[in-house]
Amino acid sequence: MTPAPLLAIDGLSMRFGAQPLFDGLDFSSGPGAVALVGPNGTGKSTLLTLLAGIATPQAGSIRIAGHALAGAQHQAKARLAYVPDESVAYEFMTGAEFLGMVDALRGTRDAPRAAPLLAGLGLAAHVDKRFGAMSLGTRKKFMLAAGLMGDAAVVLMDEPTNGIDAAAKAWLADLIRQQAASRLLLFSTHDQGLIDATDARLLRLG
Ligand SMILES: Nc1ncnc2c1ncn2[C@@H]1O[C@H](COP(=O)(O)OP(=O)(O)OP(=O)(O)O)[C@@H](O)[C@H]1O
Repeated sequence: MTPAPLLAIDGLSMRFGAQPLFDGLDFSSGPGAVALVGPNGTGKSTLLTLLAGIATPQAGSIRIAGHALAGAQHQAKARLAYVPDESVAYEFMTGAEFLGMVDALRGTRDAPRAAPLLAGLGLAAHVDKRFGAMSLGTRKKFMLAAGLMGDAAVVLMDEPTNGIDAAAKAWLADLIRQQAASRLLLFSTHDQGLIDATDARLLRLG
C-alpha cells in the first residue's frame, strides 16, 4: 500500500471578513523542502497556523501523515512541529529551560540530544541566558532549535531566516537540504537565497 502523504491539504478556505485569503486550496507532499511564497499579506503565516492546528479554516481538510487535524488532532499534532516567526517563550525562562519545556510537552527526550543543533545555530553560549535578555535573532534561533529537535515528520517554519546571522542561515539551509530526504520541511519565506540553497519546491499564495 502507498503510504499517506506527510501533508495533504484539500479544499482549504480561509477568510478574515469579506475578502478570502485563499479559497479551495489543494496541496500534497511527501518528504522534501517546500517554500511558501507570495507578497506580504497573502496569508502565508495564516496558512501555517491552520496547518499547525492553532487556527481553524472555514472549509477544507488537513491531514498530517494520514491523520486528520480536525478528527484525529492528537495523532496529527504528534507528527508536526511549528516554529513561529516570533518567540513564544516566557521572558524569565532560559534557553535550556525552554527546550526542556518543549520536550516535556511533547513527551520526548530530545533536549539532551540537541547539542548539534545548538552548535550549528551558534546557541551554545546562550543556553543559560533568559529570553528577556536575548537578542531577537537569538530568540528566533531557540524557536528553530525547538522545532527541529525531535523527529516530527512535518516541520512548519514561519520565515525561518528572519533576523538570524549569515552563518546560522547557511547552516540551516544545509540542514533543510539533508533532512528533506526523510521529513517535510515547509517554510514561509521572502529569502530567495534560502529557496535556492534548499532547492525547495514552491507553494505560492496570492
Ligand atoms: N486574526 C486576524 N484577524 C483579522 N485579520 C487577520 C488576522 N490574522 C491575519 N489577518 C490578516 O490576514 C492577512 C494575511 O496575513 P498573514 O500574516 O497570514 O500574511 P503573510 O502572507 O504571512 O504576510 P507577510 O509576508 O507580511 O508575513 C493580512 O491582511 C492580515 O492583516
